Amino acid sequence: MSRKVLIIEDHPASMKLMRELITKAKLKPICATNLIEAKHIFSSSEPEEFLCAVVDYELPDAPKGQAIDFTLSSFLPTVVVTRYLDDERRDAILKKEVVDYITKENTQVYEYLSRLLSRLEKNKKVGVLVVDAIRARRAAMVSLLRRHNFITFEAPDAEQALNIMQRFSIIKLILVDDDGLPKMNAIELLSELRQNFKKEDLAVIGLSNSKNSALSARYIKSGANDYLLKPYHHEEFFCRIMQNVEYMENIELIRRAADSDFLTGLPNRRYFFEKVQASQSHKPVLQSLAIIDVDHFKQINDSYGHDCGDYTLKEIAKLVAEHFADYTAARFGGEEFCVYFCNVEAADVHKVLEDFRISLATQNYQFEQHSFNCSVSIGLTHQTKGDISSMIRMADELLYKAKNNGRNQVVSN
Ligand SMILES: Nc1nc2c(ncn2[C@@H]2O[C@H](COP(=O)(O)OP(=O)(O)OP(=O)(O)O)[C@@H](O)[C@H]2O)c(=O)[nH]1
Repeated sequence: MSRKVLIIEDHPASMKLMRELITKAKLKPICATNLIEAKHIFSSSEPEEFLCAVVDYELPDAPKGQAIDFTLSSFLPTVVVTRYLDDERRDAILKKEVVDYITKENTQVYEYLSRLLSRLEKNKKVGVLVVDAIRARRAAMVSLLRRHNFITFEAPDAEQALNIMQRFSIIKLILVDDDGLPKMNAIELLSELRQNFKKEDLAVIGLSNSKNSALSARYIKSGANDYLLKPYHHEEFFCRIMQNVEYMENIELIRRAADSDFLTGLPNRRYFFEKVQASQSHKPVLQSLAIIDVDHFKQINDSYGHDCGDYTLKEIAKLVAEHFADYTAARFGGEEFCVYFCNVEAADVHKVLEDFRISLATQNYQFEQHSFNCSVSIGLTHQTKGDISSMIRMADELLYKAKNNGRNQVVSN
């Protein structure tokens, strides 16, 4: 079920724009044109259904931001929309614990709102660790982070920070203030962290005093992703955080695209080689490798069309992902898949492959008006010392035998 966003806005054009934007973000807009209506809607709903509220600062029955007080007191993360903004209003808004504000200036600003809403949903899965010797400073940062739905962790020193990092893989961002850190300073902490976490997997933002500008450069040279000068304005705080978290997410997207097969979404050959070589570096005692090839696949293409061939490959890929979730499996290209088993007894490998072969052969495939069956042949090799290329060569020879023996079978050495 999609999460709801409560919009309180009396201006029809702005309401229409926000409603469209929220729907596009796969969230459900719940609209009220004044505070009384909003209170009525909220009292007859389950509060946890709402992701947040987007509230106009100035409403007919709430001219001075009273609707914001209502949504905040209802524990709804609140984004404020305002027609104009002078310093006084900006301060008034930011004094309240709102997520952010946007001004109704242009459509770009609404795009920012869209980005913000999707972040609020995604942030619930992002852990942020605040490392600062002073409890009050930690609390101030944690409070800001929680407004944006981040999962927060705190450490008063580097030692505890490293300890927390070992236990919680959900942490993707660290904010570290060097000022007063006992024993190990922030630069030393950074160099420890970078031994285990790359910049693309863990962003570190160093906080420094504007009087100590050299520290900012030292942070970056020592492996920090960014720095923030104190005293920071909380808008800048959020912009930096958003930018760094989005940077890591984009890298992750690129990585995933580079590692996976476009048609089926399974890992690709390149990723397979990388994974197997990493496993082999631990000198496994037992290794098995299977090449799986669809039988008479050309006939499926020729009889029912290329789209049907693609559909069949995707269905087979689903079975591959399901049956070999505990091993390293990939689409090698065309109608060929490959699975590597590390330290698995030969009899167990055989059983897993036979189960897969049988379940694939007994499944009925339906595409448009066509209904058909298909099968696979499998070449399986067990080796103690073989490198990946020699294992593939051997599995290929065994696959050839399986094809010649009549297909729909596993042949191993
Ligand atoms: N639809 C579709 N077809 C593909 C794709 N990749 C390769 N093919 C087709 O897969 C077919 C493979 O045919 P062959 O190598 O002759 O093998 P086969 O028909 O499966 O026969 P055997 O392996 O001997 O059982 C070719 O027709 C390729 O065009 C793909 O991504 N999508």
